[in-house]
Amino acid sequence: MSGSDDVKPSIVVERVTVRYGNGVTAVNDASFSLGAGTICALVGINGSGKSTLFKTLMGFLKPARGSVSIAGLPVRQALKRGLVAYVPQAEEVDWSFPVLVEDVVMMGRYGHMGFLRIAGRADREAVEQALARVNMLEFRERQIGELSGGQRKRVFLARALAQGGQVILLDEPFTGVDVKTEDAIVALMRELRAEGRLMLVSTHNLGSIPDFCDQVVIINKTVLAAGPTQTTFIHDNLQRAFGGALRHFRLGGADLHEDADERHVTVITDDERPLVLYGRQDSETQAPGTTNGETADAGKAEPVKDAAP
Ligand SMILES: Nc1ncnc2c1ncn2[C@@H]1O[C@H](COP(=O)(O)OP(=O)(O)OP(=O)(O)O)[C@@H](O)[C@H]1O
Repeated sequence: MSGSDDVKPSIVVERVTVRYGNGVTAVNDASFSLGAGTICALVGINGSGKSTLFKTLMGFLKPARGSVSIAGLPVRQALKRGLVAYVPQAEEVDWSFPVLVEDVVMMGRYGHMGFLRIAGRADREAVEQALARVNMLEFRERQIGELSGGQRKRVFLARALAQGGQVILLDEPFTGVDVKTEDAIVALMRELRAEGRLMLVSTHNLGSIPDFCDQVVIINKTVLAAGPTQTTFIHDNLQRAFGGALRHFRLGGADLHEDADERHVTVITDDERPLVLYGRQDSETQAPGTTNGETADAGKAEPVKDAAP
């Protein structure tokens, strides 16, 4: 599909500091590394530097210090080879711009075309396959601005697929999409992981992370914790990252049970989708989604309503 089939995707961020022109240091001394066949969540409060990190990985911003390499290459070379694909936040796109769905997806092929950007058969086939894969083929001749939020996300995912990106950066892919579309996006991401691709996903939907991410990077200007979800996406790290911004409450005893049941429920949320931890006594410091060896389906957990913070 692309000239990148021989490439082993990876991201290595080493002691990276990024500053804006106004002097704001948005990312300071950040380090983490990710390998092939990975879905990694990038988690942090508003303003913690997630988008800045993405912009750095996309070569829009240059680190003041430190280094970034993608598939073993400097960012610029990785971009030139079309190895990095980006699925933007909805706010970053001008939806009034008159462009057809298939033209947006074709943009993913530009790196494969010559100077005059004339699409060949392989490009048209790649666009068709990508649209089919996200179930948007029937919308190919619609204006992008006429689509729903979830459909727009799928079109940008199709653009990343048509490009053949081995490292895919997704900025808030679940914002403004319904649960069915979220499930479809997650299913596609799992397929891409099985193909060996590497995805870095910025998300505020804490509840769905244990369900589909195998790695987590938690940031607040710098990397507070990075590693496998089981050992990194834990209560103490989240508390450090979110502090007062995190709504955190625990129900147990008479609030939850009419008998002497010792079990309790802890809910941690910074957004519309809470993370629900089930535990006994002080056991919720273990990895979310697991309790006494059982797996709790945190991603599908119902929000606990009317709970006092
Ligand atoms: N263009 C810019 N010029 C100057 N400062 C900026 C610029 N963009 C972001 N910042 C600052 O850099 C810091 C990190 O912002 P960034 O957008 O990376 O956060 P984020 O984690 O993506 O936030 P959110 O969850 O709200 O999307 C913030 O303090 C922000 O105010």
